[in-house]
Amino acid sequence: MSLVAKIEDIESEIARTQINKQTMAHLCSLRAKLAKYKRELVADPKGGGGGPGEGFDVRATGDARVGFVGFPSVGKSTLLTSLTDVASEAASYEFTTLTCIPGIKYWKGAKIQLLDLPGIIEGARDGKGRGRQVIAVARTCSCLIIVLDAMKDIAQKKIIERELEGVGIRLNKQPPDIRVEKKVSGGINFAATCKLTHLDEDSIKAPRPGPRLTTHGRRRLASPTHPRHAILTEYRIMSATVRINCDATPDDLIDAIEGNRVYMPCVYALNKIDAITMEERRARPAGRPSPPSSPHPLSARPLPELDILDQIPHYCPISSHYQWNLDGLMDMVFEYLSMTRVYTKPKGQMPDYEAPVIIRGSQKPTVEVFCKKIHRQLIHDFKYGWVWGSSVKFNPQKVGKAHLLHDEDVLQIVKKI
Ligand SMILES: Nc1nc2c(ncn2[C@@H]2O[C@H](COP(=O)(O)OP(=O)(O)OP(=O)(O)O)[C@@H](O)[C@H]2O)c(=O)[nH]1
Ligand SMILES: [K+]
Ligand SMILES: [Mg+2]
Repeated sequence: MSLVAKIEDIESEIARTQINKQTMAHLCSLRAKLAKYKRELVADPKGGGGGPGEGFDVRATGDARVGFVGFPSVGKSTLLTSLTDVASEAASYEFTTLTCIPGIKYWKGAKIQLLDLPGIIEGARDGKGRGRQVIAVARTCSCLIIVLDAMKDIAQKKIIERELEGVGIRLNKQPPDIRVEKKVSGGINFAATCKLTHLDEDSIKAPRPGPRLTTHGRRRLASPTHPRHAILTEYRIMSATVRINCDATPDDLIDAIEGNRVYMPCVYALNKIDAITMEERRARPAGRPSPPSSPHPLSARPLPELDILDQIPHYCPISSHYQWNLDGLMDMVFEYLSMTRVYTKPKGQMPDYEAPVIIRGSQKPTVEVFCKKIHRQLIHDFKYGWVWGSSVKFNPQKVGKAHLLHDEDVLQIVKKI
């Protein structure tokens, strides 16, 4: 049986199985199996897993890397051409773009690498189209723009998300606060610091059949109400310290065990918004069935289920063709990238406002992090710093290496002599 078939089998079994206390452990073990098969599928060298491959090994430059992912002909290449001075071929037929096309966008002092990619379709992760290569590049990005066609069914969003999820990409999600430390012996030492509503202990580790003997002196079999199915058992983890510090789902625990997940922010660019006019929005009677999707991109048709578009979180309506709201899109990407810009000020000179040092991460960076970003030696030479900006009460204020910097602070480093 092929991996794809096995995955389909398990997926359909999960879909068939009712969720209740009795089936929870079994469902968890199915989920763990599913994750293992998916990992094997991605790693399969015959499928072209591994590296990105020819035409896709674009060198990363700049402060952040943003990839365009979406169905064919949603307007990814038009978007790249509109945002940068790179002309990426756009046409009305599908799979116009066949490789990874990089462009550079300077935004609010940051140098952002934008990557136009071929369209992906359902089954991309199993090697359909150039899906594997696209996904391999997507994994290397700091943020994704999922481009959606406003004229098409919103189901496209779910399909793209499933393809990315299936290869361990987690969108707009924080890594679950779970620690799994494997050990050679000692059994499972499990503790949760908060109430778990999606997992119970039996779903995490199968109860030990134990060396308990029946009255006849024979070893008792594992009780049928406690099948030896649980996530850790499925991974053959017999000894480990497991600490769960969040209300984790079975998939969160599996993610923590698999450990190769990438967590990245994602903006949904709802493109071709020009093709929907306000008149049509108003004219469309409620509950009217969706018209078939338009074959011609510039022809205006009412959008199926337009009302749900406003409910999509993280979305940004644009027209890459007419360059509508592209600034709004870049602002959103910039915000999602969580960048802190620090302007450096050499002694006796004006700060360099043209080229801030960019530090990425949702936590505010310390002066120490800043120093390490500049040069390995700098932190050893560091005496103190002067800071101007919102992170200090007085301008300037003398700070130590533990001081937390804010976006757009000015920093002058004073070195030991
Ligand atoms: N109405 C409208 N049409 C657009 C817009 N952006 C792109 N198009 C059209 O949509 C078609 C596909 O655009 P592309 O930029 O080639 O789309 P793509 O996503 O790069 O397509 P592939 O590379 O094939 O995956 C072209 O005919 C574009 O002119 C837009 O904002 N509005
Ligand atoms: K196209
Ligand atoms: Mg294209």
